[in-house]
Amino acid sequence: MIMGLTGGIASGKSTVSAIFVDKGARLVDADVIAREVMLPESPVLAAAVQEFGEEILQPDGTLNRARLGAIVFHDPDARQKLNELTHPAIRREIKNRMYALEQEVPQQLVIVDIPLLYESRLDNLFQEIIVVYVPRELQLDRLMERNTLTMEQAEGRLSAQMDIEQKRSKATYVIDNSGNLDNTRQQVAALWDRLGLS
Ligand SMILES: CC(C)(COP(=O)(O)OP(=O)(O)OC[C@H]1O[C@@H](n2cnc3c(N)ncnc32)[C@H](O)[C@@H]1O)[C@@H](O)C(=O)NCCC(=O)NCCS
Ligand SMILES: Nc1ncnc2c1ncn2[C@@H]1O[C@H](COP(=O)(O)OP(=O)(O)OP(=O)(O)O)[C@@H](O)[C@H]1O
Repeated sequence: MIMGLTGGIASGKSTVSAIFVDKGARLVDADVIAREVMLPESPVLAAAVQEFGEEILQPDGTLNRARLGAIVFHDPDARQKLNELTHPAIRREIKNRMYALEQEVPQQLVIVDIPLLYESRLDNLFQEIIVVYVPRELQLDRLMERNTLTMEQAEGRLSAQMDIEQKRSKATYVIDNSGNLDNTRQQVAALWDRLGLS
């Protein structure tokens, strides 16, 4: 069984994915894959340097994520360019890993955590999609705190994504992560039971 999992930036996707993994699910994490396709020596990083310049590299040749983030989260054209360079490789790797995991243990749940699942039109890969939801104000608060961003920087990142209310309305299942972690764990446990996984 494969399920897509998404939400807004800092809505709690990694937190909820980790709870699923604790319960015995397998995980494919698009953010991890996105980092792997931009490792030194990768063709994707070389193409990004050609587009955005050497300034996006650290002295040791690894990607300066803060520098590239500062460029693309403020400039929709730059972001689109980065998406064009990175997304085909990310998409390919997501599909490879999720189908490989499904074959390994067919009865085990595979959670595929993709922040831009709807924006990149990957929803058609999944029959069922979980959206991790928090109201926009809480999303901004948690993002500012986790990444030490100003309100303006945090809003810039939110505006790079589909509104979280719209994602919620498209979901098969919603996990509301606006309460404490225990409350979120209970919702995951209830969904686990509902899916007949206990
Ligand atoms: C711009 C980069 C270097 C910033 O790195 P940074 O370490 O600051 O953030 P990180 O990668 O941990 O992403 C944090 C969150 O930002 C959001 N985000 C990332 N990239 C994008 C994007 N292109 N558009 C909208 N939101 C994005 C996602 O919600 C993600 O979970 C990095 O996010 C990146 O390479 N993005 C392009 C690849 C991509 O689209 N990744 C998103 C998941 S597939
Ligand atoms: N129920 C909760 N109560 C309080 N804080 C929480 C809760 N869930 C998550 N957080 C905190 O909110 C922040 C965002 O959570 P998390 O990193 O899981 O979100 P994410 O959706 O995976 O983020 P991203 O889109 O950047 O990958 C983190 O600092 C996390 O510790």
